[in-house]
Amino acid sequence: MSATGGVAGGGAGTGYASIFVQEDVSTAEVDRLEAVHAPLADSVRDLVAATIQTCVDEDEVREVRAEVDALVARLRARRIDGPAGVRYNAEGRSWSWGNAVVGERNAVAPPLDVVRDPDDLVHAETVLGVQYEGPPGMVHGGVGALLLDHVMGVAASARKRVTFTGTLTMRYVRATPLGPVRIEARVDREEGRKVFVVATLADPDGVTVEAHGVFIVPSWAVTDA
Ligand SMILES: CCCCCCCCCC(=O)SCCNC(=O)CCNC(=O)[C@H](O)C(C)(C)COP(=O)(O)OP(=O)(O)OC[C@H]1O[C@@H](n2cnc3c(N)ncnc32)[C@H](O)[C@@H]1OP(=O)(O)O
Repeated sequence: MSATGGVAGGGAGTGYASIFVQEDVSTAEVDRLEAVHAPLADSVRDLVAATIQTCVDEDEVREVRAEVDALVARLRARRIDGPAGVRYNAEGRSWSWGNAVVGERNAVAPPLDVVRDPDDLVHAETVLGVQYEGPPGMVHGGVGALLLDHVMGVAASARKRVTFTGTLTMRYVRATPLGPVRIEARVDREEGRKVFVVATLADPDGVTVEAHGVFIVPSWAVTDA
């Protein structure tokens, strides 16, 4: 989802009305805050991986847990109530710090840096670590779908329109090893409010997942009707 489509909120009954929020804050300030918070998310990512892989003794585990709990309490001393949502400013900068795929403040997100090429191919590269395991040593199928969904959504949301995933189809050609992956997506065709997107997830040896998706411009976001 994007708040960059000139749609300040979903219509009544969409459940999105309070998610797209305009903030009176400069892009420079958003960038500055992001530079402070993103490294924290990086460190928490390391913590997640370390939690999976650690072989320290049990007492050490208990002590570390107490320290982590204390850090959580410090961070919660002042916080927003609920999800981070999608925010945007008057300069057209949007940010979704809690997003599960690209959220700069979300340690669950890899995070993905999604790039739109001049020819409208959208791509992203990342390295999937031990926290994304499904089959032994392999990327969880749902994680692959998660990353594909987002990159396909960006492809569908060209020209700043809002689209939502309608239907996604995945063909898992072969297992994806943990490690570097590349996602590519492009719009195949459009029919009315339906945007058909094709995409791939690949490891360094080639494509591991092929995806087809139907992304819909929701009726409430149609502004030129
Ligand atoms: C730049 C930043 C980009 C960020 C990218 C973010 C990527 C992440 C994307 C997501 O995760 S979005 C979250 C997951 N998706 C949802 O929560 C969507 C939930 N469903 C809805 O909100 C609505 O059902 C939906 C917007 C998909 C459709 O509602 P509408 O009322 O606008 O559709 P309508 O019923 O009028 O149908 C319009 C056309 O779409 C078709 N359609 C509707 N739902 C569909 C569906 N689910 N799958 C395929 N086609 C669908 C429908 O048949 C029809 O086709 P025709 O024009 O040919 O008659």
